[in-house]
Amino acid sequence: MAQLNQDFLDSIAKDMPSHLSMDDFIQYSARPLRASIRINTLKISSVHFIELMEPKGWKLTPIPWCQDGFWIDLENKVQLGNTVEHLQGLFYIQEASSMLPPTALFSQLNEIDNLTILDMASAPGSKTTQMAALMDNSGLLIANEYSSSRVKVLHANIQRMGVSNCALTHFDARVFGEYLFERFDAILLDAPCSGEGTIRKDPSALNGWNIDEITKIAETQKALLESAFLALKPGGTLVYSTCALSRLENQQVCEYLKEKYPLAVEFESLASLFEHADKACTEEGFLHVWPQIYDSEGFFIAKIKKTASIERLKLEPKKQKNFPFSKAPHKIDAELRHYFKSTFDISLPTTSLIMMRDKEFWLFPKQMEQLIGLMRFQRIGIKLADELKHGYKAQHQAIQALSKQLSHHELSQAQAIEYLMGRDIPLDGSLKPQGEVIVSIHGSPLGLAKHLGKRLKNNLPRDLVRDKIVNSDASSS
Ligand SMILES: C[S@@+](CC[C@H](N)C(=O)[O-])C[C@H]1O[C@@H](n2cnc3c(N)ncnc32)[C@H](O)[C@@H]1O
Repeated sequence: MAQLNQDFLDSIAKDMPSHLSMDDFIQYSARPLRASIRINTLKISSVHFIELMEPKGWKLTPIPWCQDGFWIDLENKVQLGNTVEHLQGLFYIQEASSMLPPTALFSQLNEIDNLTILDMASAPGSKTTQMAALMDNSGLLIANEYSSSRVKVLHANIQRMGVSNCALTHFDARVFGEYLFERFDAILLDAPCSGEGTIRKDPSALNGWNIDEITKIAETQKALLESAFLALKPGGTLVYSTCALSRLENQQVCEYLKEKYPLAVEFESLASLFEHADKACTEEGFLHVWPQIYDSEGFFIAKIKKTASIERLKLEPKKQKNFPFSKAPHKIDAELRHYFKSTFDISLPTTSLIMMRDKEFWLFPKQMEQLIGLMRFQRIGIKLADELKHGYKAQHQAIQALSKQLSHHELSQAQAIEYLMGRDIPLDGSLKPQGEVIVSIHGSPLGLAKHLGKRLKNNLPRDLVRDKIVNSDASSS
């Protein structure tokens, strides 16, 4: 058993509620975590996924606080991240307690269709993609990440999971309160933290733990929480979460906000978020999940309501000019809709905007219109197509996000593996060439191919080609 940092243990002993024991904490911290996944309902229902995977030896046990979250036991050690189903975005490997913050944020959000939501610290995107699924790709979800390398991973995950209602930004999230004052219906701040709760996954997480470092992190968390609160509309909901365990990074950060805005901050109790939530509930109504309570990672979740508008101290920054996109003219808009319908049986949503930049066409969430010029966006919505000399060429990500119907070229597991490895797929006999087609497995799209009669020519983007893919069928690996 890895030796836990003694300074950490001394400090945490002061914060642990009296009904929990340090011995249990130490014992659970040494146990490996139970593996868990979240099924991506943007691509498949949980019922259908379970029907597909249980015969392959995947044993799925529901996680009580997330409708589509499951602990998973495999009959043999398939590497989940390298399965076809993972690569096609049917599920996300996500620790069970990390599913709590979006559940808390969405628990009382009504009419989610037109919401504008901010995920302030979002890479690698487990909660962003969970929220996009809860929104069913409607409304607008702004996903911000400060670290450049992590923005790339975030983007890859958003694309893999078929998210189309998202715009990415790359800022220190302290700017949101100033740039987008009182603009959001709901905000998640899954804050950068000491990671004390992740010790079961990474025993080295606490090697460098010291109280000065934690105090510094807490100062950043306060600034980020205040920025989130400023960016929230009156009546809006904010969830603050960390995978840290100390009061310093959790309760005290929330108390700071309440002391600063006593007339506008209300803590909402999470005691009845799910059955037995009360076991982790603090007197303020926060969930302080110690690893031994639900046999999970440690987590902290606070739900905060903004009950009144607050004074804006900094003026709105000057509007930025030179936004490189413009609305596609009516004729092009109609042509693109016709192209997607007639070639792929995809109806482009009428609630989204078709935008153009040079010879590229993009689909933006409608709510973006209000935010253009207010800040810089890295990437908005999904790229639909490029213009060709005669017609259009659809993009892989558009197919991934928009294709719902089942009449694709359904591949076998072996063919899907070949496709994801960038290879062409031979076809039996000589069929009539059909041109651009969607290939799928389990009725959900994998990507585009060109049907040449004798083979399917692989059109998977090069950066998505993988050299290692495993068969999810436990009995045949
Ligand atoms: C706990 S992680 C987020 C995990 C993510 N929400 C998820 O569920 O996949 C915190 C993230 O905050 C980012 N971060 C650190 N400082 C930040 C800042 N000042 N503004 C915005 N993001 C920041 C880190 O790079 C890290 O990706």
